[in-house]
Amino acid sequence: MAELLIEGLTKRYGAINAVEDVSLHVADGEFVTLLGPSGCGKSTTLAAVAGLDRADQGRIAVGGTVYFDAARGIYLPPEARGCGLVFQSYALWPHMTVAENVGFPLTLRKVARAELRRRVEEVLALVEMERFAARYPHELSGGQQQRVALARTLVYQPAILLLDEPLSNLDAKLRDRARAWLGALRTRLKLTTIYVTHDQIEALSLSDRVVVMNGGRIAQIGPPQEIYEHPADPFVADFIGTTNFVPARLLADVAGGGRAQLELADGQRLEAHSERPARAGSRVTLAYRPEHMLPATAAMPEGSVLRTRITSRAYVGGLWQVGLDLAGSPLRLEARQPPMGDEFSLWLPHAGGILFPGAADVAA
Ligand SMILES: Nc1ncnc2c1ncn2[C@@H]1O[C@H](COP(=O)(O)OP(=O)(O)OP(=O)(O)O)[C@@H](O)[C@H]1O
Repeated sequence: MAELLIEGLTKRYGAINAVEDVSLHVADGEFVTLLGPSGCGKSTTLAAVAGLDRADQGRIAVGGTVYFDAARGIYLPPEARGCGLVFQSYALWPHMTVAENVGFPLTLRKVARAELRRRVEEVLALVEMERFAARYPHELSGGQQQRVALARTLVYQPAILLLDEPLSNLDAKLRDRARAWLGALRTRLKLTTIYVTHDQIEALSLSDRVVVMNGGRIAQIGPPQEIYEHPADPFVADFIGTTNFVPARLLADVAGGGRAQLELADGQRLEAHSERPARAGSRVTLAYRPEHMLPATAAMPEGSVLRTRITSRAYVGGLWQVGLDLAGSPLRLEARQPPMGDEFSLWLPHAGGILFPGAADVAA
């Protein structure tokens, strides 16, 4: 069992709270991604687990072994933790073949030659690189080098796998392929994994659960679909996927789980589902995904029809990306047909919007 427990992890650099009271339980065999904008504390959290950096407060344990406990003064050095670390730079030895690179951690651990050869072959087969065993790193593509780096980590059977933006050095096409390959490998490996990225497609497609971080804290933890469909706050809604925000005012009290009656800045009215109770007169922010916003036609199901002004239109291959102004808020939607004229009649489903209390502090 290699479950990972992080409790109350805090790391400060002078006045900066790089990580602030982060608690996370990763189950044995679970693949969890830390996702968030640059500087939100992802790498600092990972470094604290690997032992590359000593946190100020908190506790970290893997499979019952305490790696770090600030209160009890416990701090295991990285080599005693046995974490498998892979970074974005593969750092393969240029003068060693693929097989020698992969076998190197076992040489350091004084594993007997026959056993070493067997394990190198096994792990190269796992990452589908057995045909390249005799090649040197400069004879491989970036994606292949990253597979070798992963094999070099897997060969010593780490208790947990820590991957810090492993695909970010690859170009877009290669990255797509590497992501699919990594997805297939993770289902075979079933190794407890923490994956750090700021690429939301990687996070959503690879993970059992996603941890969204903001300013050193955890903003939300959940399975990919939950994070996308039920973001906890405007920050998560804005960071994951594309979200259109519209400020509004409540016209009447609404109970949790009820239908809210709302008014926009220009006096237009609409309805939306509200998870939480809210009072008449309070300010709220509505969040809509582009897939929930459609041109209004006579046959639309339950929803609100609103007047908007077209501000831009661009053909993006198969679709038109349309910029709209709704009561002073910029919106973006995708349409199959190019919209005509200056006005656009927009349909917003009652159940499609997410209602957050207060005014959202998100960039337009
Ligand atoms: N050695 C250091 N000295 C001072 N500040 C640091 C140090 N390492 C990290 N920080 C700061 O701590 C915060 C968190 O950094 P961290 O590297 O964990 O972010 P990140 O989410 O991994 O970012 P990125 O996606 O850019 O790698 C940032 O504000 C960063 O500037």
